[in-house]
Amino acid sequence: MREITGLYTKKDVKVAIIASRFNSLITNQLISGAQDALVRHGVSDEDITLIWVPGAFEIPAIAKKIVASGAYNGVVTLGAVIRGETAHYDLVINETAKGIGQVALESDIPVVFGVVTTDTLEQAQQRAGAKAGNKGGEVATALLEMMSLADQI
Ligand SMILES: Nc1c(NC[C@H](O)[C@H](O)[C@H](O)CO)[nH]c(=O)[nH]c1=O
Ligand SMILES: CC(=O)[C@@H](O)COP(=O)(O)O
Repeated sequence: MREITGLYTKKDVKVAIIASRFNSLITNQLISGAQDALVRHGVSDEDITLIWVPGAFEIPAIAKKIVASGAYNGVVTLGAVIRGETAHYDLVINETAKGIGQVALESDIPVVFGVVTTDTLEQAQQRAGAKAGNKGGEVATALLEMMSLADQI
């Protein structure tokens, strides 16, 4: 049996990180995690571009433009949507996930999903570098694996 797995080391690749300013206390931590993982796996820091959007809802539209620009080899999307008192949370996460998923499916380059969706700020903090790891680092590693797979298939 021949197995195809993603090699984690990638050089000479340009990565766009799209991050939302909303809940920036969390998204700044996710960015650090993603940047750290990319650099540790061989991506040059100057080949990483950070693009800020107002909130998670705006991520898909910018991701679509980034992919269309042809200037990047992969896109990391980062955000933090924390439940409030109304149904707003569900609307924001549904549209964000659907939109990023659609861009990913239509894209020739990998687009990964790093939007943390939690009931509380504490849960978000735990997933942004505290006891539940750093979702930014996890999805950046997934991006590298997907890039490597795409090269082999
Ligand atoms: N409540 C959260 C939002 N809401 C803002 C929207 O994402 C959007 O920017 C606004 O509706 C304008 O279109 N965004 C987050 O990223 N996180 C939230 O918890
Ligand atoms: C996740 C959200 O959209 C949230 O910030 C909105 O809070 P609320 O439902 O209390 O208006």
